[in-house]
Amino acid sequence: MRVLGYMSGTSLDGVDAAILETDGERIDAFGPATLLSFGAAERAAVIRATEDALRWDGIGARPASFAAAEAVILDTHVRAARAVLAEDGGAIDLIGFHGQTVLHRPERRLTVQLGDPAALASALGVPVVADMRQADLAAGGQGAPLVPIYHRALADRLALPRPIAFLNIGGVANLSWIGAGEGMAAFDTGPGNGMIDLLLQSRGAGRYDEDGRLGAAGRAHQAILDVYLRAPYFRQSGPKSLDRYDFTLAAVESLSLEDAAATLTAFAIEAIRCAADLLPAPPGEWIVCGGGVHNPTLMQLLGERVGTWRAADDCGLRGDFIEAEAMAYLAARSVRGLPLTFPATTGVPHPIPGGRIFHPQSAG
Ligand SMILES: Nc1ncnc2c1ncn2[C@@H]1O[C@H](COP(=O)(O)OP(=O)(O)OP(=O)(O)O)[C@@H](O)[C@H]1O
Ligand SMILES: CC(=O)N[C@H]1[C@@H]2OC[C@@H](O2)[C@@H](O)[C@@H]1O[C@H](C)C(=O)O
Repeated sequence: MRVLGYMSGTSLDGVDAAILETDGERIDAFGPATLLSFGAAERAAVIRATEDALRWDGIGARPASFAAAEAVILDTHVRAARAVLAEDGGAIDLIGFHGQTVLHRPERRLTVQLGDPAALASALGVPVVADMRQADLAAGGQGAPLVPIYHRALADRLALPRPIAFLNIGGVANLSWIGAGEGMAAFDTGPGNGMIDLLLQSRGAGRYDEDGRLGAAGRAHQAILDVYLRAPYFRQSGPKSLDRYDFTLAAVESLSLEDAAATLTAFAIEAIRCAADLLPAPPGEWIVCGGGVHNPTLMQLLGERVGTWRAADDCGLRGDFIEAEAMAYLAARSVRGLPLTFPATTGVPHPIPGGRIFHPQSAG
């Protein structure tokens, strides 16, 4: 099957779209991929829905801003599909649609991804698999992370020596540990770039710490790091998952911009170091993907504090599109009734399939 996968992550930067040829088990080929960045008004609508979701917290009527955000998500996903399909002119059989996470409360079996998969299916004339976290949560899993089974397929395709760890540093960072045989472990490690991004945005200093310049110019405050790292989350064994806003900037508010950026950069890495201590065995190598790999200050610290790492792009992968590819892979699994999540990845009692299919409706 030729499947288009989408991810619009917690960084709220836009929509990643990538095509994968797969049967949901093997990866046969990588098709074109593209990032469609949100325009300012689009981004504002999605941010508004995210802020409203935090206040709403799943209690009472859905905030009115969700509808506007869903319209933006539909429009940007349709445009991203057209852009990616124009690259090689090929058709697609299926779409894997994640939607925009605005709230994640696994302890209450609640996760909210905005989007209108039925409208997307009709707009593109292709069946869409969506709601990939719901069955897992309903069965008592964390509903995240979903990508580990795709990371395993990548490790198989590249014949990477086991155990190996895939580390995605997005707004939130998550890792998949792939052992020999069926062995897997996976969980969210802590904040990735999300808090650094929020710091800069809250101080009118841009959207993110470009090339890690502010983080490199500042000094990490150990006492503040200790406070952040005291949260029980970092010692709990997985499976476990986070909401992007589970940690706040309050502790770094009195610091200079540089010192705050350095402290939050160190926080992301120390959280990964805690995660490494929870793994069944040390991975031979860390394969790193997600936007954090473009931050040299963060990556230098990863090498110093955690271990040898390699950018996914240096292994022949597309580090910025692995999550979108994963959604394509999971959609293919979903239509075949194969499990998406596992006891070792989300804590679900047994491997379970997931996702809901939406077929295109003809207009009129
Ligand atoms: N050149 C760069 N310098 C520093 N940071 C960068 C650079 N390029 C990207 N980033 C970081 O990567 C982030 C985007 O990462 P990514 O697209 O992986 O996140 P996401 O997919 O939205 O998040 P999640 O995986 O949590 O859903 C940016 O917000 C920024 O913090
Ligand atoms: C609830 C939610 O959207 N979580 C995201 C987020 O972004 C990174 C990390 O936290 C991960 O757990 C997850 O995304 C990826 C795609 C996943 O489920 O594997």
